[in-house]
Amino acid sequence: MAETTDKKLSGAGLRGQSAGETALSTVGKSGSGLTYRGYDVKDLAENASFEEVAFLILYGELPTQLELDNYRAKLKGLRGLPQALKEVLERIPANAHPMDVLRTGCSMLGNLETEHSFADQFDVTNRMLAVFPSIICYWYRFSHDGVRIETETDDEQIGAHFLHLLHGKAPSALHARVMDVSLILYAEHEFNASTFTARVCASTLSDMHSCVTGAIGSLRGPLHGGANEAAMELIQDMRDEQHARDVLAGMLERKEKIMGFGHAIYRESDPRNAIIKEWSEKLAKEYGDDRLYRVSVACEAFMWEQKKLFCNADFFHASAYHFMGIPTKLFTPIFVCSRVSGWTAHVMEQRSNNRIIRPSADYVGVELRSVTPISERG
Ligand SMILES: CC(=O)SCCNC(=O)CCNC(=O)[C@H](O)C(C)(C)COP(=O)(O)OP(=O)(O)OC[C@H]1O[C@@H](n2cnc3c(N)ncnc32)[C@H](O)[C@@H]1OP(=O)(O)O
Ligand SMILES: O=C([O-])CC(=O)C(=O)O
Repeated sequence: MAETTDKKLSGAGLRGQSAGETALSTVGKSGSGLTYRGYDVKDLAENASFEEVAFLILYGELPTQLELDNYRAKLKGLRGLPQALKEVLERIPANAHPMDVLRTGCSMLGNLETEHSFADQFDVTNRMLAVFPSIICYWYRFSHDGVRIETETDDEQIGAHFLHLLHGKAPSALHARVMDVSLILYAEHEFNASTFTARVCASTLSDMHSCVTGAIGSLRGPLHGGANEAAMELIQDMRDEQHARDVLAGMLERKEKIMGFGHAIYRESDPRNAIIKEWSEKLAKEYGDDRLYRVSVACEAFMWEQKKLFCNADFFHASAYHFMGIPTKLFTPIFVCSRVSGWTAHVMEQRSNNRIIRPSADYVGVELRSVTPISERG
């Protein structure tokens, strides 16, 4: 079980300090590990689908079969893109980063389908959950292949729907399942940087699209969600296990950060890693070339041996996504398609018991002084 230790607390990065309460998840808590509303993430990844998990996170309990059927039908009906949003997406160049596309897409949606009142919060949330795969794939396929795709598919599940839009055909059962598990693993993670961004924004009583747009910006960085793409860039040229060790040794020697390793809360392991690693191994077998899986395993062993650093949720996602034919730059946007469930639930939780988030700072600048007339400066 992944647990925290008594890490030295310091003000930097607010590490180790509680910044509020949540009933949504526990992260690295002794005896419970990673749970969403009390359910172990492993249990959910084995026995539930992403739509059930999103429902759980947003509404508090796992759905009954009828509730799940209705929820899936509702989400399916919300996949279409407004014409004005399509036009905006068509103007974004192919060399844009898809996270920037998603940030713009979310913001534009907020102009077209504004959350006028908090009474609309579930509606705007479900719309975002349903439409984010459409936004990213519409832009990707238009800018890269010159085609205007139909974003409404018959797929029951968001993960399969994403792959369908991306590849123009329904995915295999294995790929659909891995996407589903991946979305479950990424759905919620307490007060991580992007969620905290969303909550800070929510605490000013801002609208849901602003909260989520800000969160997308925070997730984009390589120290957070962007690490899955950075991990892919790291492993893609590793020829074999020995080469992987040599590359990492050089990076450690140069004191470079190895993306996909380490965590702000977990100390010994990230419970999501073992799950996605197992799926990556299955995908490698099906793919027929397991080099990326093997070098990833070698990286994991080497980093633990050298630095006691472990793979976080992002590392084996890199090879898993690659084996499913997903372009590297779409890795972090998939994280968004999942984490939007957690972000919006946190916004709702913040709103339900709000006080504006406004910490203090320790001033380290110059002492009080008076303005010198401009003619006397220099
Ligand atoms: C889904 C997610 O967002 S998971 C996180 C994804 N991000 C990454 O994979 C980026 C790489 N990892 C990191 O940069 C860090 O581990 C973070 C940002 C995740 C956590 O940062 P922190 O809480 O500051 O890390 P922590 O306090 O455990 O660091 C301890 C030491 O290990 C080093 N360290 C931590 N992670 C790494 C790493 N991946 N590569 C090299 N060194 C590392 C730190 O530099 C630090 O060294 P120092 O004491 O000499 O300064
Ligand atoms: O909790 C964190 O700091 C980062 C993380 O793993 C996540 O957001 O999934």
